[in-house]
Formats: sequence, C-alpha cells, structure tokens
Amino acid sequence: MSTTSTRPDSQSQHSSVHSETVRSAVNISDDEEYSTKPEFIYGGPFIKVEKPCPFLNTATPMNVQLQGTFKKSFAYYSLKERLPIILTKVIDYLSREGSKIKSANSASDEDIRGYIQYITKLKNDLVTNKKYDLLTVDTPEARKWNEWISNTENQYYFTNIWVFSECYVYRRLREGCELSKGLQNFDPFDEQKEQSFVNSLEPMCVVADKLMTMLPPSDKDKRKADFMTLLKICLWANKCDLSLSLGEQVTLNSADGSSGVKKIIDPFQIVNDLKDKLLVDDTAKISDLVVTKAEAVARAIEGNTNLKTKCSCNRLATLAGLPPCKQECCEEAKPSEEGATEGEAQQVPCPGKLTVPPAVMFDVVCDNAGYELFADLCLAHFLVSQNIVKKVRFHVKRIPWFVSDVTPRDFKYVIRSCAQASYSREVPMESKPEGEAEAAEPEGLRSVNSNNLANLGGIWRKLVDDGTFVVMCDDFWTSPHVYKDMKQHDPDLYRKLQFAVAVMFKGDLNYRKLLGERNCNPTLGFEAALQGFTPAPLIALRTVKADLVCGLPKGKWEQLNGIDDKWMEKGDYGVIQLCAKTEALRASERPCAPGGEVDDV
Ligand SMILES: O=P(O)(O)OC[C@@]1(O)O[C@H](CO)[C@@H](O)[C@@H]1O
Repeated sequence: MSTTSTRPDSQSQHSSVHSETVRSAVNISDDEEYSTKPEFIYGGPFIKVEKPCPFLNTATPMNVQLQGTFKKSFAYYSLKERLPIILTKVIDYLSREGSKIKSANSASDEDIRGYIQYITKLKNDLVTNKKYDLLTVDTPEARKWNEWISNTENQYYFTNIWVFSECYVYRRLREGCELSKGLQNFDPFDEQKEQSFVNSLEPMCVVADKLMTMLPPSDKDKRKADFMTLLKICLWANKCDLSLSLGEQVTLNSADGSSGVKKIIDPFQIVNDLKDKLLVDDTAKISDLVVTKAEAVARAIEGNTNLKTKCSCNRLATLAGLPPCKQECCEEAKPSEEGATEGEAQQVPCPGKLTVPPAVMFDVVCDNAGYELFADLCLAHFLVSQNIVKKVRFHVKRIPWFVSDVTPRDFKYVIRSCAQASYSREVPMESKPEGEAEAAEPEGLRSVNSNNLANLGGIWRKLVDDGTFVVMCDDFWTSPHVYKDMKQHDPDLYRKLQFAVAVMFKGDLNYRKLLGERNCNPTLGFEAALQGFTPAPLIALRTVKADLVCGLPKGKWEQLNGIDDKWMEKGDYGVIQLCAKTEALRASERPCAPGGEVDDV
C-alpha cells in the first residue's frame, strides 16, 4: 500500500517532484512581517514599531484547536505549502487542458482566463495571510458563509482555526466557477478522481469477488466476521486520498512477485498486513451494536401505533415564521387513496413528529471518491443484503471539496464505471516460502477480472433507483463548522442523522470535525472527544493524516512519536472507533426538515 509522506524533509517522491512549485508558490515571510515594521510618525522620521507576531515556533499545544500559527504543526505546513500547491495545480490544469475544458463545459477563453486570475489571487491572499474576502455570489448558502466569516474573531488564513481556513479555500475555489458564465458545472478535480478510479480497478475486482461470497444469508458468526472485515477494507481505502498526496495518484501498492511480475493487489491481504497499524479496533463492538440496534428499530417501527393523523407542521412553521411545510405527509389528514380509512392515512407520519425512525437506516458520511467510495458501497450492499438494514444513506459534498471528496456526480460516475468495468490480469501463482506447507512450486496462474465488479455496479444502480441507496448532500458538509456545532447551525441535518441506526464518518477531515479540530489528549476517550455530538451511535473510520487523535492506549502516542515524529501526517496508521451514546429522538419543535436527497443520481 502506498504511503505518501508530505513534508519536505521526507524522502517522498511528491515532495521532491514539487519542491520547485513549493518555492515559487510560497512567499509568506511571517516572522519578518510581524517583528518590526517601519511606520511613519507624523512630523517625524520613519521609525520601527514592534507588532506582536502571532506565529509560535512550536507544535500545537494540547487541548488547543489546530491553527496555522503553530509553525511546527501540520496546519502551518498545509496552509503554507500544501494548499498553495493544490491551487497551483488547478491553474496548471486550466492552462494545459483549456481547450478540453472549454468544449466540455461550453466555456469561453474569457471564462478560463477569469478563473485562473481568480485562483491566482486566492493563492496569493492565502500565502500572504490576508484577511478573508466575503463571498460575492448571492445565494442563501453563500450568505450564511458571509455571516460566519463576519462573526469569526480571526478572519485571517493562518490565525483562524485550520479547518475553517481550509474549507474557506475550497468554498472560494467553487465561487470562482459560480462567478463564471461557462464553468458553472466545472469540477477542477474531475480528471484526477476519474484517473484514480481507473488505477484502482484491480483491488476493486478482488474485493468484488470476495463480496459476492459475503452477500447470501449467513450464520451469525460468519456475518459478524464479514462485517468486521469490510469495516477494515473501508478504513484502509481511506489511504486513497488525493488531497494529502497533492493530487498525485495514490493506489494500493503491491510488491513484485517471484516471477518479477507485480503481484495481484489484494486488499484483504493488506488488512492482514496492517494489523499492527490499526491503533483502535472497535469493529467487533460496531458489528454487535449495529445488528442489535437495527433489530430494535425494526421492532419499534413495526409496533408503532402512535402515529399522528394530523401533523402540526403548519402551526410550527407559522410560529417559526417559516413557509408552511410542503411535504405530502403534512397535509391535512386526507386519505391517500380512494377508500382508504383514517387508519391507513396514519401510516404516513410527519418526519418532524416521529419518535421512531421511518426506516431501518445506516448512514455513511462519505470521504473520497474512487476506491474509497467503492469500499463504502460494498459495506452498504452487505448490510442490505444481510437484511441488517433496509436503507443506506450516503452523505456527499455538493461541491468539489478537498480534491477527492465524493460529489453526487462522482457517486454516479463510480457506480456507472463499476457497471462498465472491463479488466483482467493473470499472474503466475506465487510459491510459498520454504518451510510452509505446499513448498513445491505451485502451478498455474492466478487471474483477476471485472465480471463480479460489473455485476455489482448493475445491482447498485438498481438499489439507487429503488431508493435503497439514498444520496444526500446537505450544505452543512461543505460549511466550516465542526460537528459539535451541527445542532446549532443545521438542526434539520442533526435530526436526519438521529434516524440512523448508526452513522459512519469516513476519513480524516470528518475526524477533525468530530473532534472539534482540537488537539485533545490522545488518551481521551472518543465519547468525551466528541464534546456532546451524539445524534446516533457514531463510528469513525480514519487513517491518521492530521496531528490530532483520541482514544489511544496510554503510552502509544509517545511510542509512535519516538519512531517517527511525522507519523500523524502520512495515513499509515488507522483507527476504527465507536461512540454508542445517543441522544433520544424526540418530536421536533420545528417544522419538517426538507429532504436533502439528491434526485439525479
Ligand atoms: O478526509 P481525508 O480525505 O481522509 O483527508 C483529508 C486531508 O488530506 O486533508 C487534510 C489536509 O488538507 C488532512 O487533514 C487530511 O490528510
């Protein structure tokens, strides 16, 4: 499996390839900027005046939020070097592939030029630690962003919380398209995401073959073992992230076999090989909890006789000064079909009033497209086909985000491309090391092909069409907010999550937001680290790519620091964590929330 070391002092290919770009991209002179500055004193000469420097030559102190002012932190390095490179690469892409982009988007030269200028200014503002500009597009979502920017204490790239600045840059990158005539639907990372899918075909074929054996109804023990294995496949798929690798392709690696031919990439073997790098493993607890909770929710749904005939959404809406709810279920209790009795009408309760979820659902808050999304789809398919849950909701990003995060278009692309996959490779069988059974040279070839992958793609298409797989993209996921503040900023999304049997958060960015971007004590428990964010049982699957973590056994963090002080920036280690604590689902005091579902998937 490839690891992507990102610091300039590492030996990674990425840092050497890009060192030139780094030098030209970055010109912040933080210390000189802040130490002394000549100022004109009226009627006198220019004199040097001390200006307090916000930069500290330290790592992020414990219990403090990550921020670009700590010069030995990954936040500082990311804002100073990684993010500018990502922006430079978008500019390169626009210059290099201008004609292709123009014809695919019906855009003009002016659109391309304008977008390049827009990104160049954004990059410049970032590296010189300017104050954020307000967004200039006028949409409700952009107005919210402007409200948060105006209310944030520190409106500078390096002095605000890292996650806010990073999200702000991706939001601005999107604004550049929104402001242009011809680039409204342009995704600056589309090519990289598609290439990364293609590069991962082989491990997808291997996982698809194995998944086919996990789908038929199985006994409890096998079901639990398969569930746990798939969680681990989902975890290590989070290594394939194009933002950490600065857009360079990242795929699961395989070594050369004894015949000199690359071995088949086998993600199940990788799960085994990386056993010691899994620092917290709650997979058994997760499997037990999801199954038990799903059964309880199914029973509650079946026995729910407490449905309202008439929902009070309109009254609530009026009280809240909002337009009345348009959902069918909220209309006055009228029989849905001719001849339906009042009892039948009761079967459609108002979502705002439900104290029992409408269906047995499992939620995935997605991270990266390509191989990682494929792995999430495999887990979702397993949960549905084992009849553990009835629906899986995938929460994706409405706009291009952190290079490789899933958008609705990527979701569609991955399923379509699986369905159309055509791949096959044959590799001579490996002989087992001497001393092991069957030491004799095995005969024949091991082959891998995309037949099962294509079948799965076809099934997933149907699961999307019949509403078993639901794609949702609430704006909150592309806001800068950490999750403990979700209830305040998006109570409707919080309530939607409360309907889930469990919510699985994928990846590093989600993890940072779960922990409130706070560098807590690494031994602090996951539940405490969540700071009260408990809409449903929460699962975090994350390879460690930023310098914060919780739930580690005593002494582990110190031990790993002793081995490699940059271990938290490379995605080599992972955690699978569960917080079972949940806030009870009560009838809402607000009118019904709009669906948030994406129709065109
Ligand atoms: O969420 P993901 O895809 O696992 O990781 C996103 C990521 O690459 O972006 C951040 C830096 O930009 C890091 O925290 C993290 O490594």
